[in-house]
Formats: sequence, structure tokens, C-alpha cells
Amino acid sequence: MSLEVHNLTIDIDGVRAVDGITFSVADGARVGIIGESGSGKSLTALALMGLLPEGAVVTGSVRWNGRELLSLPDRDMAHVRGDEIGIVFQEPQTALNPIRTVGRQIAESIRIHERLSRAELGRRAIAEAARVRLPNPESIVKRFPHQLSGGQRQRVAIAIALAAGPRLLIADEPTTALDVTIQAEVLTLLDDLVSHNGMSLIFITHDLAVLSQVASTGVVLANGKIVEQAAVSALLTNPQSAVAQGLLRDATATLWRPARSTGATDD
Ligand SMILES: Nc1ncnc2c1ncn2[C@@H]1O[C@H](COP(=O)(O)OP(=O)(O)OP(=O)(O)O)[C@@H](O)[C@H]1O
Repeated sequence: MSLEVHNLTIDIDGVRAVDGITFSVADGARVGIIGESGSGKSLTALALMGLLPEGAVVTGSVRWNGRELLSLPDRDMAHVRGDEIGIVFQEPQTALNPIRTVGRQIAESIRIHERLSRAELGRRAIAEAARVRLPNPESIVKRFPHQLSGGQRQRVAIAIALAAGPRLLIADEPTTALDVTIQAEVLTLLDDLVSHNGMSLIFITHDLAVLSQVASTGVVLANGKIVEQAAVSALLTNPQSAVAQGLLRDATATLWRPARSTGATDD
């Protein structure tokens, strides 16, 4: 199950936001897409999922197991999404429906891809909540998103993305909105789930320290172009591009800054 992106170009409102990028994700590989704000990371993720905004014009090729995704009809793409490729966004609040219980939202994600009875769906939703290490899964599935902490909401979003057993997970800045301690917990969870399920991972971030915890290779973007593509270990020790050197400086500064404790916990 491999993904091959070739010469991907995205114009939005007549402006070139992603400019001919080429990279691949082998079966079970963990690739990070890293770059500063506005470098084209999110648009790249959205293009892979067929979720680009109105007005975006995409060219090039995105092949998933040899199948071209860019020309796939919407109905077929909807099957690929979730069934084969899952996505987790930065802000779970926007991904979750505020007026449905989290259990129902997890169940809906399962139901799209599997035919199960109501009772079985309920049991599966609890099992999925437990899998993402939500506390008291039997009772938490009955709650609404606003009754959960930010970290718990992101765990629900991860459960929804993984419920159908995708082979590739695309995580777009999944921990950026979270407190530092909770960020570490969610990263560990993602790392464990990806390993356990033998999935491939595309992890999008502006933070090289975060990237080093989950990915083994990094694609460095600047102004919509790839400026460097290397093992994360090389980006940490011997970055070649000015952009990667800057990202390393930022990451080092973060590591040396005294931790700011907000006293927040994830439960
Ligand atoms: N819906 C949109 N309409 C118009 N321009 C957009 C839209 N989405 C993104 N862009 C532009 O495309 C470029 C790339 O945006 P993108 O969101 O991919 O960057 P990013 O690297 O993910 O940044 P960030 O880290 O801030 O999320 C930016 O210049 C942005 O302003």
C-alpha cells in the first residue's frame, strides 16, 4: 500500500500554492511534511484526500496502490477516505459535530464501512474509545464534544479516523492546539497506534522536535516547493537547506526554553 505523489501543483485563486512536489510513502513508512506557515503543507494533505477548497486547481499525480486519486470520481474517493486513508486535523472542535455524542460519531464512522447491528456498533464505539485511551470509555461515549478536554477531543478525532482500519493516516498538525504535556501523550498514542496497525503515516508539522518523535523521513516545504528531503536524523544533525536549518534552530530553542506549566491535565 504505497502512495506516490508526482509533480503535484495546486493553484488557488490564481496563485501557485504548491509547486510541483514529488515524494512517496512506502508501505509502513512514516513521512513528515514540514515547513513554515503558508508553505503549502495543509493544501498538500487536502489534495491527497480530494478535499481541496472550491477554486483550487490541481495537476500532477497522486497514486495510491497504483490507482490515480486525482481523477477518481467523488463517490470512489469517499470510499478511499476513511476506508483506506484516514485524516486527523489540527483542531478537533471543527472536525466533530457539536450536537452528537462522541459515541455516535465514532459509530457513524464504523457504519459507513461495516454493516453492524445497533448493539454491535455501540460496543465497537466503546472499544474504539478504549483503543485511543479515553478514560471511562463506557461513559465518555455518551458525552458531547464540548464536555471533553481538548486532548480528549483529539483522541475522539483519532478514533473516528482509525475506526475503519485505514492503511495510511494523514495527521495535519494534530497536536499543535494542545498543551505541551497533552501534546506528548497524543503523539505517543499516534505512534503506538500506527506501529500496532502497521499503517503508513504522513505527519504535517512546523515543529522539527515533534516530527522527530513520529517520522523517519522529512519533506521540507518552502513557498510550495520541496527544498530538502532527508532522513529526520539528518535534518536534526546536518540540515542542508536554510529552511531546515531555521526549523532546527526553532526546535532547539524550544527544547532549551523552561517548560511553561499550565497545570492542565488530560482527564
Ligand atoms: N482556501 C484558501 N483560499 C485561498 N488561499 C488559500 C486557501 N488555503 C490556503 N491558501 C493559501 O495557500 C498557501 C498554502 O497554504 P497552506 O494552508 O497549505 O499552508 P500551511 O503550510 O499548511 O500553513 P499553516 O502551517 O499555517 O497551516 C498559503 O499562502 C495560503 O494563504
